[in-house]
Amino acid sequence: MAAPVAALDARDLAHRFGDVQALDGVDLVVRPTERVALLGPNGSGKTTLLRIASTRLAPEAGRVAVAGHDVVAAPDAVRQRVGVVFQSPALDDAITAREALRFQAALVRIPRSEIAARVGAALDDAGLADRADSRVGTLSGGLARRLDLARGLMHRPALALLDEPTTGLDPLARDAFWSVLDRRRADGAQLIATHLMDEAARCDRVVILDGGRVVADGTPDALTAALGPDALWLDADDAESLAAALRTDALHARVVGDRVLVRSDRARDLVASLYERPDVRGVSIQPPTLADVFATRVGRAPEPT
Ligand SMILES: Nc1ncnc2c1ncn2[C@@H]1O[C@H](COP(=O)(O)OP(=O)(O)OP(=O)(O)O)[C@@H](O)[C@H]1O
Repeated sequence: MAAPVAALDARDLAHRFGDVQALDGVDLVVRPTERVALLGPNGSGKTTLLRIASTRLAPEAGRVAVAGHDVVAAPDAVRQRVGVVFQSPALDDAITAREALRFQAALVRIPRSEIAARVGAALDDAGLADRADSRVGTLSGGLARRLDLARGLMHRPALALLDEPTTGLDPLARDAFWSVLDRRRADGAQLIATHLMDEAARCDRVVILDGGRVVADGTPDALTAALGPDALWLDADDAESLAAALRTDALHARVVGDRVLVRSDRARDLVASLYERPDVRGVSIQPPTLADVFATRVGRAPEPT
C-alpha cells in the first residue's frame, strides 16, 4: 500500500536574509494527524520555516509540499490546506467573534448553506458560545487566542501551523487553548513552534532547530532516553570537595551551582549509599527532561518565556 501523503514534506530547505542563514538544509516530514513541536533558541529559524510552509515567504532553496502540493508551484492549493495561528492574532477588534468566524468561513470557501452550522460548531469548540456576539476587542487574551485558533482551524486544514500560540497566556488559559487543540487532533497534523517544554512534551515528536539546522528529531521519550542515565542532585556544605571525593570513587560528578550533579546508570541504586555519607545533606533523583535534551543539543538552556 502506498504511504499516505505527508502533511508537510520539506527537503533540503534553505533560506537566507542578507548575511543571516535562517534555514540551512532542513529536512522535515510531518505525517497526517501527527503533532510535532518545533523547538529552538530565538533566531533558530522556526518562524521562517512556518512562513515558508504557509506560503508567506518563498524559499530560497529546497522543496516544501503541504499535503502533496508544492508551496511555490501551487500556493493556492497550499493555502486551502494550511491553518495558521501566528504570534499576533489576525483578528479585527471591532467585529464580533461570530462575524470573525463568518468572514473566515467565506474566505476558506465553506459553502453558504453550511456556514451557520460551521460557525456555531467552531464557537462551541472554542468554548466561546456565550461570547459569540461580543466584540473581539472585549475578549480576554485567552479567549481571543482561542478564537484565533478556531478561525485558523475552521476549514479542518491538513496542516495547522502554530507559532508560539500561547505566549503571554496564563496557565489556565494555556490549558484551555491546548484542550481545543487536543479536540482537533483528528482533523489534521499540527506543527507548533514553542519555547515551552511542557507543550513540547504534549507532542508526538519534537524537532529542535539551531542555527537553521535540525539538531534533534524524535519522540519526547526517545530523546530523553538517549540522554542516558538519571541525574542525582546532591546538597552538600562543600560541593567541590564532595564532587572530588565522588570522582575518586569513579563516579561522574560535577558541581553545578552550589550542588553536585552525578550521572550514572546506577543512579537509583546509589541513592541509599549516598544518603549515608556524612558530607551529603540531601539527595534528589531526576530523570532526564526535554529541557536537558534542549540544553545538550543546543549547548544552552531553553529561553524563559
Ligand atoms: N525579514 C527578515 N529580515 C532579516 N532577517 C530576518 C527576517 N526574518 C528573520 N530573520 C532572521 O532570520 C533568523 C531566523 O529567524 P526566525 O524568526 O525564523 O527565528 P525563530 O526561531 O522563529 O526565533 P524566535 O524564537 O525568536 O521567534 C534570525 O537571525 C532572524 O533575525
